[in-house]
Amino acid sequence: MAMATTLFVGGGNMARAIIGGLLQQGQAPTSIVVIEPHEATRLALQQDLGVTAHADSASLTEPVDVVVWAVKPQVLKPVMQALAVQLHSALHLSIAAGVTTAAMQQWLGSSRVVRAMPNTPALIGKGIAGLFANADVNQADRTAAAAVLQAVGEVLWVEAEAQLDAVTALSGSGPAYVFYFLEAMQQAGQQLGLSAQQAYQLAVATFEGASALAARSEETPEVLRQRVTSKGGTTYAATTTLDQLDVKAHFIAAMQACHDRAAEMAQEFGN
Ligand SMILES: NC(=O)C1=CN([C@@H]2O[C@H](COP(=O)(O)OP(=O)(O)OC[C@H]3O[C@@H](n4cnc5c(N)ncnc54)[C@H](O)[C@@H]3O)[C@@H](O)[C@H]2O)C=CC1
Ligand SMILES: O=C(O)[C@@H]1CCC=N1
Repeated sequence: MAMATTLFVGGGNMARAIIGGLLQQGQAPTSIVVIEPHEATRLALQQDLGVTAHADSASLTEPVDVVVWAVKPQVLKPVMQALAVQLHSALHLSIAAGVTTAAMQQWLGSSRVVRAMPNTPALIGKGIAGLFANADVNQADRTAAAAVLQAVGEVLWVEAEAQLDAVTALSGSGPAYVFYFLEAMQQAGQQLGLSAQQAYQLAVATFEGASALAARSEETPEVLRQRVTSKGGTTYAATTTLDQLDVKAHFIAAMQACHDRAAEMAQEFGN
């Protein structure tokens, strides 16, 4: 029997991360094919990862079992429609933000569609992806789709497709919030007399340490925060300032905007 082949349509940042994870898990490079029109990106994938990369689907001769759609949401519709007939018998896994399974099922003329929202820590195997499939998708297809993303981290299934917009607001775009905080902490550290490098080292190690502590602890983040906070002490001075400035409410508003944009993209790119 022929080896199961995974096709990536789009070989950019996210695709490269996932391919790297699959290879590390022992999937053979000969069983991974990429369609990537940008020549330099294509050559880098071939040279660095040893996978086959084509400029377009005309040179695609391999039978494909799973297709990972990793192009920008804006171009997904025409790209899917152009390849729909050729890839009709495959399982489809899309990582495009905001594009619904209903729209993709229509463009592909296939119901075997799983939609996912990964994140960039996938680049180092520490991603987390939300997944959704409607009732048409059988267990074997769900397992196969999840396996692709488990190669680069954790997966979490959601029951309702709209919840993927919340996943986008949390973990999909979430790494950017962490980097934003790191920028702020570094800037503050410098203003308070540290070098940029010292401030950055302290900020990154604090994020790493506090995240690991939260992951291992049975306590809520609120309790963990209280443990750092002595009444009338230094942390208290910081957190009361955060509360006075209503930072939590502003942060929630930012995530709401992210969620709403994800939902809006379904209208923009999904018709
Ligand atoms: N970057 C992120 O944090 C996340 C991105 N996503 C989604 O992943 C998808 C890919 O994002 P990135 O990898 O960041 O983007 P990217 O821009 O790095 O990759 C997209 C690739 O698609 C290629 N492409 C363009 N037209 C094509 C065509 N007709 N056929 C085949 N390939 C084509 C481009 O040359 C490019 O290499 C997007 O839909 C995005 O919404 C999802 C979760 C997180
Ligand atoms: O900003 C975006 O649209 C993509 C989706 C989640 C993270 N990046």
